[in-house]
This record gives sequence, C-alpha cells and structure tokens, in this order.
Amino acid sequence: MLDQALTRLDDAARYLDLDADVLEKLKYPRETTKVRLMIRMDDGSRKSFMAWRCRYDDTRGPTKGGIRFHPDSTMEEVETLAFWMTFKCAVMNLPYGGGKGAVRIDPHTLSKAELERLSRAYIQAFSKIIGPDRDVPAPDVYTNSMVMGWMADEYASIVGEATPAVITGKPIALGGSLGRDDATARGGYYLVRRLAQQLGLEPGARVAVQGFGNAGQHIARLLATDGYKIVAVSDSKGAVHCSSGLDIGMLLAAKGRGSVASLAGSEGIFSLPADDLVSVDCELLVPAALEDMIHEGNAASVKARVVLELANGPITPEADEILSRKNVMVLPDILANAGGVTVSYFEWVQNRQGYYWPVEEVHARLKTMMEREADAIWALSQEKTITLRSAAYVHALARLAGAIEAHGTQQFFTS
Ligand SMILES: NC(=O)C1=CN([C@@H]2O[C@H](COP(=O)(O)OP(=O)(O)OC[C@H]3O[C@@H](n4cnc5c(N)ncnc54)[C@H](O)[C@@H]3O)[C@@H](O)[C@H]2O)C=CC1
Ligand SMILES: O=C(O)CCC(=O)C(=O)O
Repeated sequence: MLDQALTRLDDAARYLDLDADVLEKLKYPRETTKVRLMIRMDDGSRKSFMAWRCRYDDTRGPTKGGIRFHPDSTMEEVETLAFWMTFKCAVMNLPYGGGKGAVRIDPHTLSKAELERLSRAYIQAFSKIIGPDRDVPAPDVYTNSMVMGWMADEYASIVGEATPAVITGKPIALGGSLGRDDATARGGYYLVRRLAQQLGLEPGARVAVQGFGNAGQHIARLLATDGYKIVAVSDSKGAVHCSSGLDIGMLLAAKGRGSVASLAGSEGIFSLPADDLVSVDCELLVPAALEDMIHEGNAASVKARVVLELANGPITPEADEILSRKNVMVLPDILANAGGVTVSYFEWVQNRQGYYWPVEEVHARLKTMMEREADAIWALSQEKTITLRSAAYVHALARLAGAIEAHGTQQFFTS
C-alpha cells in the first residue's frame, strides 16, 4: 500500500525542482510504534489486540491524524494513512505533519464498557508519543466523539491536568468544536459547490454514496438539501437504489436498525450487492468507506463523470489511470476530505485559546480555506494539464519541500 501511495510522490516530484533530501525525507515514516493492548473483558477474561501509532513526518508541525478501530488494520495501512495525512495537512496549509493510528479490532463485537477500556488502554500505551505539540489524534473509521472523550480523559489523568488540545473530535462538553461532526463531508460539499460549474454538477445531478457512516451520511444530507438526487447508498452489509431519489431520514432510520439495506422493498427502492454501488448510473460517485474500493477490476464500470473521494485512498493507481482515460474527473482525497482535519485544527486552536467559536464562524472559515486551496489546485491542474490529484500533490509537496529546506540539515539527524 505504501509503495503504491509513494507513486504519487514520485509523480508530483516531476513537476518541481527539488533537492534529493526532500524526497528521501518523505519516502519513509519517521516513527511507527507497535503495542499489544491487553484489556479485561466483561466476562473476566483478558484479550489482547494489536495497536499502532505512526508519526510519518513532523516537518510542518505536530503530527495529526485519526485513530481507526478495524478488524483488517495493519501497520502498513497505518503508515500509508499517515503519509496521506502529511500531504493533506500541507494541501490545506495547516501547521501540522501527518500521523495515524489503529487498533486491529471489530469494535461492534465489544460492549460499551469494553470499548471504553480499549480506548483508555490505547492512550496508556501511547501517552508518551502523543501530546498537543507532538502528535494529536482524532476520530476515523469506527471511532467517534465518545471514544475521543474517553481518550482525552485518560490522557488528562496520566499527565495530571486537563489537556483538551491533545485530541480533537471530542464531545462538545469536553472542548470539542461545533461543526466537527459533519466537517469531513462539509469540506467535500464546499468543494463540489465551488467547482460545480467547471464539473457540470449543478443541483439535480444524481449521486451514489458508498459507505454511510460519518462521511457518507453527512454528504448525502448536505447534497440532498441542495437539490441533488441521492439515487444509491451502501454500507458494509448491502446497498439500495431508487431512481427517483432516496429519503435521507429513511436512510438514517434504516442505518439505525443495522443497515441501509433494510430499506429495500419499500416503494421504488431496490437492493443491490454492496460491490455494485460503484457502477450505478449517476453523475457523482462518492466513495466514503475504505481504501481500494475502486480498482482495476471495477474502474471501467464507473458511470459517474465525477468522483468525490471522501474516503482515504478509495481509488488504486491502476484504477486512477482507467478513470482518467474515461475522462472521469477525480476530486482527490487529500483535498476532498480535508474538511475533517481542518475543523480539527480549529478545535485545537480553540482549546489553546480557551475561547469557542459559533458554528457559523467554523463553517465560514472552513469554506474560505476549502475554496482557497481548491482554486489553487484547479489553476495548477489547468496550467500544467495534469489531473487534480497530481496538482494537489504538487501543491502540497511544494509546501513540504519549503519546510524541509528551511529546517536545514540538522532535522535529518534528530531522533
Ligand atoms: N471521520 C472523519 O473525520 C474522516 C474520515 N475520513 C475517511 O472517510 C472514510 C469513512 O470514514 P467515516 O465515515 O469516519 O467512518 P465510519 O466508521 O463513520 O463509517 C464507515 C462506513 O463505511 C461502511 N463500510 C465499511 N465497509 C464497507 C464496504 N465494503 N462497502 C460499503 N460500505 C462499507 C460502514 O458500514 C460505515 O457505514 C474513511 O476512509 C476515513 O478514513 C477522511 C477524513 C476524515
Ligand atoms: O481530524 C483529524 O485530525 C484527522 C482526520 C483523519 O484522520 C483524516 O483526515 O483522515
């Protein structure tokens, strides 16, 4: 996975006159810590789970990135996700490097008490690695504000003082920011709206959303409110299709019962295998689940004209080429889903100031930053006749290179 991700770095480097040190610095994760967490289960037994935290690169500031709880997590996946965070934070010009963490666990198999013990165990294991000026975690797949709250609480008891800026995506009552809940989707939504004319994606366009968690639910709601038609949605258990448009309230209620798939059979709503979601007839496809969902085997079947990558790494490099040959425009993850980390940055700033902004201010600042970077990346892609993904990497790499060179050589020798 990481080797595949690094092909994006090599591609971007072709458009910049870079010192060789820059590429050497960005080719390898700076540090990845691996721990086996042991927790007490409700029945009195003990179970252990592999956990990781990677700080990929901290040249531009403390490392930043979510913690994922997933049964298929691996160290390589964590390092790849941390590599993407490094470029995402640079795309948005946030004063952060990139990091990521994971525990290999299906959290749906745990009771609430077990989940809390696991979350606290993670912080006990990694308390020396994280810190408001060192490494700042946040939510990712199958973690949420409740988990972040337990983690922030555990960190406070270890260091002996409230330290809200150590973790973002917290509950509002513990110093979370208004607007962090839908920030990932909202950033993608502002991007679509900004480029709607160039992309030919005005309200009324048909949308298919893969994954119906934090990112997927909010993008479906935001686009539907604007008049876009959500014709298909999937989650890990199945998918539904309705040519006249799915009702977001009904989708949310079905997901609350276990899966959007339970809506099939209602008037005009048909079930689909989850894997078929990517080939649904629509104008905009929004992968909002996991990596590598659009690959060599299914990319040719994509009918959408535009893909908004809310998930991290949903398109493999081989699939990217197939889509590019089909003139499918891809709005790349490191820009498209950067709303989440941007509002996490706002949360960190608010925690440090002890002064909290109204949600309107969060939205306005996010919109300004998304539009600023979208315009720059669009212009770069036009000027160099390259894809938006290549342009986003060139844009980020220029900022990373500036910081690496400004640090001088000493940084290469610190532990
Ligand atoms: N939560 C955040 O702030 C951010 C999330 N992301 C990325 O967005 C993606 C989704 O994350 P969240 O929405 O936070 O996770 P989540 O845990 O809230 O939801 C994940 C959703 O994906 C579905 N899913 C899992 N496997 C699937 C499959 N094979 N087919 C269809 N659906 C499947 C699950 O059923 C669930 O509905 C991930 O790639 C994550 O890294 C990116 C930036 C920020
Ligand atoms: O909010 C954050 O700090 C990071 C979110 C994240 O993990 C991501 O953008 O992939």
